[in-house]
Amino acid sequence: QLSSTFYATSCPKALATIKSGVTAAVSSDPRMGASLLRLHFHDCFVNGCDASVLLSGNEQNAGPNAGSLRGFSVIDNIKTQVEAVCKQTVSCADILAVAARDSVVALGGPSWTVPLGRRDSTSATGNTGDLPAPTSSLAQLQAAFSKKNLDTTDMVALSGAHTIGQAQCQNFRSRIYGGDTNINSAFKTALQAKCPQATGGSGDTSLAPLDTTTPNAFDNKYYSNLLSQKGLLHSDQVLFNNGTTDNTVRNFASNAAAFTSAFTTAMVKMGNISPLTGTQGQIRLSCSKVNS
Ligand code: HEM
Ligand SMILES: [Ca+2]
Ligand SMILES: [Ca+2]
Repeated sequence: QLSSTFYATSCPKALATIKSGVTAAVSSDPRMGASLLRLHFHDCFVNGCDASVLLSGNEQNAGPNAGSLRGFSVIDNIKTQVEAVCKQTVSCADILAVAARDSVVALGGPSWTVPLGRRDSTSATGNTGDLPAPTSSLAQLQAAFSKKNLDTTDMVALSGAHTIGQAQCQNFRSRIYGGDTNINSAFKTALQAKCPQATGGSGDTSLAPLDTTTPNAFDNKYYSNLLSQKGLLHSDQVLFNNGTTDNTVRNFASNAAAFTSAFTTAMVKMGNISPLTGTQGQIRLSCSKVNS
């Protein structure tokens, strides 16, 4: 059972220390806000929110993560600052959950209270196969989230995280070269100019914003883009493709408060996926390695 006041007496400066680290990192690189939010998602979906994703090697080298996750050094630096105010008290899993919230706030999005008290895993044995793929169908997305006890509304709301950040060509190439017909043609042509059809070259890692309208602002434009068939990933556009989630997308596109409410609720649910609590796991001294 997590609690928002978990560090109130043991480390009253924890939250302010994390916030100042995130604010500094995002002001020098706005994309870092997106990268930190994604790290928390990739942590929680693999073995629960236990900071397994922060351990060097292991999960970090697996398919959906390799060459794609960013922000490890930002978390390591924040951990060093938190250790300086409270020795071995605040877990890396909690730092990541709070950093995800502070990232959203730093980019103009909503705030919410983060339940705390997660502990850190002592090994990274998680199955990165639980992470959804950019080629996923709507049914596959629903199944991947349902496996984590997140319903379809949670899934559509959490996908709204793609209102910020970037994706590599290799993750949207098939969508822009014939794979999909539900794509705006001018949008497709513009993407083809930066993402070559041929695989294996340096173009594989060319970046495009997940939200073509406001890539560095946490807002509901992600959903308006879907209404005009400008979702970047196949897995984005399946949320608005004459299916059961169309009405939720329309609602989030037209009603920012509805999106905010659903997103913050779903973030708390995601942050509750199988945490280690009590005497389970450990409080790591350094987020990138287990204690020796
Ligand atoms: C619905 C299923 C999802 C799929 C298939 C998916 C897939 C992806 C892919 C392929 C990328 C680009 C990675 C790259 O090219 O290096 C990406 C980026 C990103 N994802 Fe997702 N994602 C999903 C859900 C989520 C959720 C639930 C969150 C957070 C709550 C999230 C947050 C992000 C962010 C912020 C980025 C940009 C990261 C950056 O710029 O560093 N995604 N996602
Ligand atoms: Ca994990
Ligand atoms: Ca946006």
